[in-house]
Amino acid sequence: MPRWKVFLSQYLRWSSTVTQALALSIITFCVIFPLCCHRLLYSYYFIKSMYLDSMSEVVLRESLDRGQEALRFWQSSSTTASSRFNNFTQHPELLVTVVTARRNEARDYHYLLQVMLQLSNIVGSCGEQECAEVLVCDVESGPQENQDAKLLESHFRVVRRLPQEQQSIRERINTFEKEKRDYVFCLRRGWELVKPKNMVVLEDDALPRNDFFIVIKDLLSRRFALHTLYIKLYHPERLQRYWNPEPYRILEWVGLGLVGATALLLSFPYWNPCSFSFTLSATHLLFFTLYFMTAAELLGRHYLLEVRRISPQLYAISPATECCTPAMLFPGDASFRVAEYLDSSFCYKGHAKDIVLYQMARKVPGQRSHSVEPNLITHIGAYSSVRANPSRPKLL
Ligand SMILES: CC(=O)N[C@H]1[C@@H](OP(=O)(O)OP(=O)(O)OC[C@H]2O[C@@H](n3ccc(=O)[nH]c3=O)[C@H](O)[C@@H]2O)O[C@H](CO)[C@H](O)[C@@H]1O
Repeated sequence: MPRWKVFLSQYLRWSSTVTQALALSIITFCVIFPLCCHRLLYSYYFIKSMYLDSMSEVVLRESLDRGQEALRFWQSSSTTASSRFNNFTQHPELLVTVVTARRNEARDYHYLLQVMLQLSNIVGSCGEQECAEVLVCDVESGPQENQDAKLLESHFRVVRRLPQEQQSIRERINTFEKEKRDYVFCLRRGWELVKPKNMVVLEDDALPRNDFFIVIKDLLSRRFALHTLYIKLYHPERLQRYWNPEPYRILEWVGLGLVGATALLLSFPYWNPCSFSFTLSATHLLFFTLYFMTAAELLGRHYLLEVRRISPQLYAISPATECCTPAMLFPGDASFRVAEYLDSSFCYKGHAKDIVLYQMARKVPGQRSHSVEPNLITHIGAYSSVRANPSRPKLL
């Protein structure tokens, strides 16, 4: 065959493949995905201007209803019915310490009562024995009482600082240092009270999911937990994207693309829809790898992570991410050591306890820190108790 014919036929074949790849990409990413994903909060296709306000209002209303329901429950439940949480055993397998402060702006939402109601509902999910002992650590005292913690006193063990101690802290330090000191106080009190084999510390706006204890039990049975300073049980959904600077996520992303592309090409080695002729080749593998990677990112990694909820064994462990400490698991005596480390640092705006903890775990030799995905709690605290809040907080 003359050379120009060979060139032309190759060019036509190549250009038709390019055109088809382009058509497939346009149909997927410009037609199908926008239609299917425009209401998904953590997708790139989410139309903020249309849905964010109404969705935020719905979530606030639901939280308010749950808070009122929890208030009614704790007000009406008899003391004896739930006093089982008051009798502590020494050296329990797990102690859950809930750190709580007064929340003036979100008073009606009763975050703490919501969290304690959920904990009391799921603490029996481990079989014959209860999954954990539960302790409330109220960091307020004196005239400015935390009414929700007061209401729980007859149901749970509640620990507090001495009023004079609280007053002197409030006068001398910034909010973030106070928040850290309160956390250290709660870590230490929990440890001193029962010397638990493992400890979970929840902030009072961290609502555990139904499989919370089952997954924690599974995590603690894995070898890595023995050498871990802390395991983060929550990371904000908006920061779960692949396009965030976490090296392991890039690996996961490329891996997902490669697996998707290989599976597709192996399933249809001579796939021929619409005169599309695919043979297993490096170009096709590359194209479909990028195609699946783009699809995963645009859809939202958060939604892919949700599939892992099928079984506790499928929850992924990765190196700890920086932000936030609403739910932390401290295996063994790590809670005691973390209290020591935190105590030796100073917090301020932009350098709160979560950042300190993250940096600390990287500096101390032999200490590792991990995150579990997907999240084991829902963060219900739309109003912060340490930062300024807008009048109606938004989901994003
Ligand atoms: C979801 C999320 O991103 N939460 C993080 C964000 O909290 P937020 O800004 O959401 O603050 P928040 O109101 O959830 O308070 C965090 C915790 O501190 C407690 N508290 C508050 C005031 C006080 O004087 N003493 C005290 O102990 C409070 O009870 C709660 O357990 O930033 C904090 C650091 O600043 C932590 O990293 C939180 O994990």
